[in-house]
Amino acid sequence: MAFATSALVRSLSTSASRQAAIKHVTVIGGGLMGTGITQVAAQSGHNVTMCDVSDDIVQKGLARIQDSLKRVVKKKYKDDPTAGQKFFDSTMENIRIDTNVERVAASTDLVIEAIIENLDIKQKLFSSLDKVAPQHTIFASNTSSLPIKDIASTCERQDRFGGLHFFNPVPVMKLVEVVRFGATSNETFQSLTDFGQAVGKTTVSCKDTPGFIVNRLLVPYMMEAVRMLERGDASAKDIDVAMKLGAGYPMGPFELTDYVGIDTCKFIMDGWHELDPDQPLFKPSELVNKLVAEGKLGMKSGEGFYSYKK
Ligand SMILES: CCCCCCC[C@H](O)CC(=O)SCCNC(=O)CCNC(=O)[C@H](O)C(C)(C)COP(=O)([O-])OP(=O)([O-])OC[C@H]1O[C@@H](n2cnc3c(N)ncnc32)[C@H](O)[C@@H]1OP(=O)([O-])[O-]
Ligand SMILES: NC(=O)c1ccc[n+]([C@@H]2O[C@H](COP(=O)([O-])OP(=O)(O)OC[C@H]3O[C@@H](n4cnc5c(N)ncnc54)[C@H](O)[C@@H]3O)[C@@H](O)[C@H]2O)c1
Repeated sequence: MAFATSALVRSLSTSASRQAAIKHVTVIGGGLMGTGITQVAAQSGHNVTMCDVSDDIVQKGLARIQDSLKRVVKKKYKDDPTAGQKFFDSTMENIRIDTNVERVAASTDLVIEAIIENLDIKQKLFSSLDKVAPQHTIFASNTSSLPIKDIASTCERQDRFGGLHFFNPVPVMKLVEVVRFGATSNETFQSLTDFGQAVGKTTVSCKDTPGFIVNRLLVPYMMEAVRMLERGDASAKDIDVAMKLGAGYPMGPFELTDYVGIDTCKFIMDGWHELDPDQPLFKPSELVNKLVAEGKLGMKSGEGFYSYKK
């Protein structure tokens, strides 16, 4: 019994020391996902700096976080507004915004990248950060579909690189997929798992395979819905109603594609089509390409499969 206890104490203390090691988090990308990741990291007591390419974008991202936090406070502290205000203020105090990624990354413990779903841009970003970030700093990508191994390929710190795949909306969705590839060390994998749990999520782990777990199953379903619409078998609205009432989904596939961003969906499909050109499931969709070309990206642009203009 004594041995087991000491082993348990040792593992808990190791996990605690790993968590203590992640005090400052750099989130790169102040969009749909970067803002949500920044919020949940700050809510759980981490110091977070959210970076993007322009001050206007990070300011807008901060405003989105404040709006989201207000929803959390309204729900969680409805009976204690004073505690709610304290929670709001302490979370916001944990957040900084910046546009100089290299400067921020020079003194951070964990970088979480949530920028555009483009392999070349992600590789270039990590390659530049690899030169300035401290030796102990862990790199993670929130990519939906790109191989972590490929994203990490421009970095020396292959052992300190993994995937942390959050789900949209991050403050609400309870899952994080922790992804390792061949070079990811056990220490890094455990630190990413501990971090995912420290920000209040349930973690699952999987190999570095296309779409990890959820998207490997979700992308084919959502693309089949697009094909069904393109064939004229049913309307977008009826397909959404059918999947909500018939399969119990909280959103139908077109509501979800608008919520996720039709551009992100296109980037995912284009990437998988390139990897496996003969797979009919990943054949580019003319309808998706048309909507993106017209700037109809879903909720984030005010119009996608549905219109969100007030
Ligand atoms: C083709 C390729 C496609 C693949 C794409 C892959 C993308 C990616 O890699 C994977 C994913 O993320 S896949 C996507 C995975 N995600 C999904 O599948 C999502 C599926 N959808 C859902 O789970 C629900 O529709 C929602 C939770 C989005 C909204 O819930 P609802 O009941 O319909 O409406 P509600 O009343 O608005 O919200 C209810 C409560 O939630 C709270 N809250 C909400 N938003 C919040 C925020 N931003 N902040 C804070 N809190 C927020 C709020 O407290 C609210 O209570 P309140 O009293 O009203 O304040
Ligand atoms: N949207 C979703 O539901 C969802 C869910 C899970 C994971 N993801 C993944 O998260 C990532 C971001 O997706 P999103 O939906 O937040 O996209 P988004 O378009 O909302 O935000 C992307 C942000 O990245 C910024 N950016 C682009 N290049 C940059 C660079 N070089 N340096 C700094 N910032 C840069 C853009 O200005 C933009 O603000 C993608 O890899 C996506 O696959 C998306």
